[in-house]
Amino acid sequence: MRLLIADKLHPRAVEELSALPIEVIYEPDLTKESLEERIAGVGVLVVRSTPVTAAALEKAKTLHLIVRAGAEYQTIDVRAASRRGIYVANCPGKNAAAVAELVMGLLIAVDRRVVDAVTSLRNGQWRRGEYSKAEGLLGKTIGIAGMGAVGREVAHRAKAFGLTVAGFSRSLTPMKAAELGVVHAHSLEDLASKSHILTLHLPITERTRHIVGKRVFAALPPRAIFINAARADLVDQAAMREAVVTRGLRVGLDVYPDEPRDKLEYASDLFGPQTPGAEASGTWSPSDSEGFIYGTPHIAAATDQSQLAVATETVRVIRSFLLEGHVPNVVNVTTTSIANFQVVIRMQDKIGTFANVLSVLKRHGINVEEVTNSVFEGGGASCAKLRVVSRPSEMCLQEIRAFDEVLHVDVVTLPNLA
Ligand SMILES: NC(=O)C1=CN([C@@H]2O[C@H](COP(=O)(O)OP(=O)(O)OC[C@H]3O[C@@H](n4cnc5c(N)ncnc54)[C@H](O)[C@@H]3O)[C@@H](O)[C@H]2O)C=CC1
Ligand SMILES: O=C(O)C(=O)COP(=O)(O)O
Repeated sequence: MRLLIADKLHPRAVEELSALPIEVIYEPDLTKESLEERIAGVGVLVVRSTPVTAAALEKAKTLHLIVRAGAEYQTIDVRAASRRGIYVANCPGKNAAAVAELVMGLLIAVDRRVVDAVTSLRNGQWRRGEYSKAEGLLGKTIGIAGMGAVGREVAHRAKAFGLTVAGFSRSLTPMKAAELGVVHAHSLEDLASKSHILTLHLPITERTRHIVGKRVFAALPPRAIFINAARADLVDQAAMREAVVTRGLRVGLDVYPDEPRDKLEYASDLFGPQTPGAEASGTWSPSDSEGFIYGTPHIAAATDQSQLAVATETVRVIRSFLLEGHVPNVVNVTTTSIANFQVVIRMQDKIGTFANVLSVLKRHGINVEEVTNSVFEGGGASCAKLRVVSRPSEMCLQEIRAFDEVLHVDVVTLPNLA
């Protein structure tokens, strides 16, 4: 089987994967388009940001597994993969600490205008008076939208800074919030109204796209700090820029709607003055009463520690798939079975017995949802458990029992767990 790594992966993981019984091809510079050309004949695919499209999956006749070496998997057409029976897995939480570290870095950088202070020193200036004007963080409230892996790491660090933490998340109940030691918010606007700092750690979904707009920015106090190291499309970009001008919003970003891929240039007016008509010169820096935007080029997850943690998890997923037939962190296998009954069949472990049983079930219109089969020591007998939607009739069971190799047949009703 062939394993294609279509993005940069920590060298230690590439080495460990090469020790597995699989041919490893490392092509870190593949793009959406070139992946389509290289995917034929591949059994396992590892990607980070390289998109995996339905068109590529059309050509992936031998593909069994896609591993996204990162937190989420929006860059993969999971539906198309599911239609072809291809497993998709990710590496949840493994880069959370790195993202939280950058969030804290952006927070302090914004509050103290660190970037402008350094730029000013680089220009040979000593503007101690100007850069002494900062608000400070102690005792303020940070609102965390999305209390998943990253949100919790941010909460942990924010508490060490003497901040009060408020949280809004899909499954965050008041009781859960109390357990985590955070103030519960029932909506994003409620969160903003409770916070001096708002940081986003939500995934991008149909429900979260542009979830942060005018109303959320209006609910924040003037001169609030807003951090987005999650996804740009969570935010109405025009509303954010307007809040910078009208409410003195101070912003720290790691993600952008138009992130360049395969290019080293990024021409953007985001980081200059936001006031319409203001002159953007190379020496412009925001005053202590003005809103502004700082940014990093999507590097939140990119520490060596985090890349190693993600790569190690990637190896674990692939090793488990190859050696145990089990896919950890799989995201596209149904967890709720529609099966209501289990047919338990003990039989002699002989060629064709199982096929005979299945042909009887087929004749009686019984769809098998799941199958497990255990072979007993010595290899003489096996026990198959077939999960089915409808109860097989007595006649169907009698036909199965009639095979000489079938030792015993039973039907049990599955517990209703709902
Ligand atoms: N800048 C970067 O390099 C990185 C960015 N990210 C981004 O950060 C996001 C968060 O990452 P993790 O914490 O690892 O993900 P996660 O899945 O652990 O946490 C996401 C949280 O958002 C909540 N949520 C989902 N939909 C919601 C909705 N409609 N309303 C309210 N809450 C909702 C979930 O319940 C969960 O608690 C990722 O989806 C990814 O987009 C993650 C890693 C690196
Ligand atoms: O894990 C994520 O979701 C990220 O945004 C990090 O992306 P990367 O693995 O650095 O291309």
